[in-house]
Amino acid sequence: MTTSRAGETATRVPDRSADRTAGRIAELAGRRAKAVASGGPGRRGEFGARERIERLMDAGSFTETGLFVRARAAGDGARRPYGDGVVTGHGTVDGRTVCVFAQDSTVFGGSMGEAFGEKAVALMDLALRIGCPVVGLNDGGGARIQEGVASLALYAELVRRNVRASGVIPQISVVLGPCAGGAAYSPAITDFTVMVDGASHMFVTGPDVIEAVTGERTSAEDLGGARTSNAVNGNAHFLAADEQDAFDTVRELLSYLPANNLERPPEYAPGPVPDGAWLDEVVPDRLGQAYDMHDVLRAVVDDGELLEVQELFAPNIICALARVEGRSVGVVANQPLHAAGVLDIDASEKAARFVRFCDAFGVPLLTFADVPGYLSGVRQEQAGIIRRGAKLLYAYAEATVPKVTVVVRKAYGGGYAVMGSKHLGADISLAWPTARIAVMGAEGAVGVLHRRELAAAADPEALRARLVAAYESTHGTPYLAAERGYVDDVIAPRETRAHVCRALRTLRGKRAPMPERRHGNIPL
Ligand SMILES: CC(=O)SCCNC(=O)CCNC(=O)[C@H](O)C(C)(C)COP(=O)(O)OP(=O)(O)OC[C@H]1O[C@@H](n2cnc3c(N)ncnc32)[C@H](O)[C@@H]1OP(=O)(O)O
Repeated sequence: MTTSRAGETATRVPDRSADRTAGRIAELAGRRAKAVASGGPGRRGEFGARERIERLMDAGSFTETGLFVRARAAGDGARRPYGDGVVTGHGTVDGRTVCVFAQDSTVFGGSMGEAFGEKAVALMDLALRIGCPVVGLNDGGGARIQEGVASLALYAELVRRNVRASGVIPQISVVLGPCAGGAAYSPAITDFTVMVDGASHMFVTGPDVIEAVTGERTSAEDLGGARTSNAVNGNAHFLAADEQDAFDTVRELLSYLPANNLERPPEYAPGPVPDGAWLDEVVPDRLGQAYDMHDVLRAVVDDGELLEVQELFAPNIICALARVEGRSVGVVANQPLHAAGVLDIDASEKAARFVRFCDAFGVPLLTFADVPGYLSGVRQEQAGIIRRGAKLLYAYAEATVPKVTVVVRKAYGGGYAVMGSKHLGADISLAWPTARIAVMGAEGAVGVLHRRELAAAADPEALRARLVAAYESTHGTPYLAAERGYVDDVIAPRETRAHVCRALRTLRGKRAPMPERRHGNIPL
């Protein structure tokens, strides 16, 4: 039954022939159903590409782009499924716009053909134009072999977009299956990579190729599984228990981040502030005794919540996103529980990248120092601790976001300078009375300064004990640094949150223009 413009009612059977309106609308429905069907459940029983997106985004918010894109005809009988193996589009996460692509492992193994690549590139361009984060769900065989150089070209185009977007919009990669060869380099350039325990693999060449080339035998899991990538080589930043956990991690991560480098992260109302009185008892009386820096951090940030980045890699330094008075901060802290919180190559590189991320996206830096210095040793020197450790110095010195530092205990040698010191541009530096800001610890200093006296002493141990005590009372305190204004205040540990809140509030309007240049030359 239809109503004509004139108002008379008539019964009409729609003419569904292909060249009539009703026929064309019916054809659309058929084509759409066929296109959507190409993204069914995953091959290994995991979620399909579209279901993954639905689970990541706010319910019902996803709008697909390029649903009808197909490979250009490549001769009779060529397989040209709609979508070409990747689902792209935009939607919202917690009400904020996010662009997303999901490789569909049921189509050519999720490998990237020309049309696939063009869709991914177009999505990146869209995200850059509107200034929103991009999340890539990776599960594919890399370059599509039968499409040859066209596929390789699109990989390079995609990486070029990743680089253009770096520091402009947050880029997050989720690896849900294989991610090999050239395909692994796009996630490597993005800001964060999430992998699923037991399901994800990242490597340049797989176990079979390695065995053929070098004779080494290994498994995909040992080579580039989620645990290897999180704990051993640091390629990944988050280890998820399963796919849903990976999506939840991405949603949580996004809650700390701005949509782009010109916006501020969203703000949240914090819960009630706990009494931090017990912080006065955190630092043990014995200098060599460890404590868990997490306890300190949880007493300072809102609701005691930390989203730790690269938690399993270089645990001697903690990098975490958190909030103070509802606003995002990037926390960097030495962890005395692991290797006494020493700065080695891995810790320096981990923290340097995190500091640069925070700086790029306007997230203030909150540093907690308890560091015996850079790690000494032949292996570290030969592996390049000078060049690679310098990255952290560079990152802190380069960062123009508000920088607040709390020296908790040791701040020795280069460790003092690098861990957010005023000399590298900290805006506000605080120290606990337990801080020891010196060139080195008492034992080492006494050994160097009093070698001859100790050798000649009738009771060298008694003399050593006296000299160590004398050194501790002068150099093993925060007060020499405070006298010079290198720390702004020495505070009771229980008052740390109050001081940090005030400092970050004060620094909210900070401006620190850098000299014009094409870009700096960080040691790589
Ligand atoms: C720049 C670069 O990216 S270089 C890297 C090039 N890519 C590679 O070397 C990876 C090649 N592929 C593989 O090693 C494996 O297919 C894996 C590890 C990705 C997946 O292994 P499995 O889960 O066992 O899946 P399987 O090997 O059966 O592949 C599934 C389907 O995807 C296809 N496929 C997988 N990778 C590709 C590819 N790169 N190009 C075209 N088709 C591919 C397979 O031919 C197979 O198709 P079929 O179902 O029609 O037979």
